[in-house]
Amino acid sequence: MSSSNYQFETLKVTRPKENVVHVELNRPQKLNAMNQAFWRECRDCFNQLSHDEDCRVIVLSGSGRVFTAGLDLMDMADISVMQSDMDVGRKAFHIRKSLQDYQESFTSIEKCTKPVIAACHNACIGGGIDMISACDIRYATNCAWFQIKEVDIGLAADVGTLQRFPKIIGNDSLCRELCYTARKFFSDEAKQMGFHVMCLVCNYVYLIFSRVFADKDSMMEGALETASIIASKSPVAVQGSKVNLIYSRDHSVKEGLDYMAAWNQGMLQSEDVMKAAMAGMQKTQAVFSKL
Ligand SMILES: CCC/C=C/C=C/C(=O)SCCNC(=O)CCNC(=O)[C@H](O)C(C)(C)COP(=O)(O)OP(=O)(O)OC[C@H]1O[C@@H](n2cnc3c(N)ncnc32)[C@H](O)[C@@H]1OP(=O)(O)O
Repeated sequence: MSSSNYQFETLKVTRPKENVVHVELNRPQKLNAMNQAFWRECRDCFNQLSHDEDCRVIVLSGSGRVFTAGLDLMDMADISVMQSDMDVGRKAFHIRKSLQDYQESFTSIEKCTKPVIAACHNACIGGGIDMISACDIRYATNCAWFQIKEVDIGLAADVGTLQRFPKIIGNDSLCRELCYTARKFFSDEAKQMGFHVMCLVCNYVYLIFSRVFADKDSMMEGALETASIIASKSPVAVQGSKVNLIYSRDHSVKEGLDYMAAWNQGMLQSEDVMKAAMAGMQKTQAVFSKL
């Protein structure tokens, strides 16, 4: 399947390396704000990628000045429903359905069996945090800042931040502080606060981002390098790891182990196991067939 199958208004899809797909948020003039077309296209794009046998890993970045300014405040379709004189119960059901559709846009990233590497530069605001929380790996530039901004526009974040972000940062107090205050959090906060607190602040950053880079070019290079490494591994093993990591995040250790055993009773029979083991012994690179 070629990238010509991926024609979107708000996303640019390219294939920079073998089995690696680059999805770029592509409304640079509007700082990649998330409009109605974006919510629909994000879901469609990741659903397609999940079934694309020439895609083993995805890099997600933003074009232009920032990663994303979050929800497009000029394109909120539900406002008209909220302001209508429709019965309150009917309005509520309508809004519920629409929220579930918004949620599905980012859940499609989590459901996509291919690992997704988010590469954030400059600003990542509101919906941007919901989005990167659904990704597998997060990289940032050292001038990046992020903001769980929903309380500032009068709502509790409703498309994944409150569910996924706490499990990512594993620091309940910090998570609540960031959600309740909407305070900006900077990758380079350490520099502003003084060298002596560098380790403490860097530790915060590394709770969320596994790598921080000097600038966007080096971050994209790093993200594509990681993507290439992932793409060279057995897709049966990588995608099985993603499915089981997500299952285990949401279940007890016992349930996770049971699921893993049931999963691998099938997957251990894959030809990839023997191919990978032989290549390891012979110090060669295994080549895996499409999945
Ligand atoms: C209900 C569904 C679930 C999702 C919920 C999600 C919620 C959220 O995301 S809450 C957060 C919403 N976002 C914001 O509040 C950020 C608003 N933007 C800004 O504060 C500034 O733009 C920013 C600090 C990011 C950058 O400032 P700067 O001075 O550098 O640029 P601007 O001149 O402000 O912006 C350039 C053009 O982009 C347009 N734009 C920016 N952000 C948005 C946005 N969120 N929605 C729509 N449009 C946005 C801005 O209007 C400028 O356009 P133009 O005037 O045509 O040049």
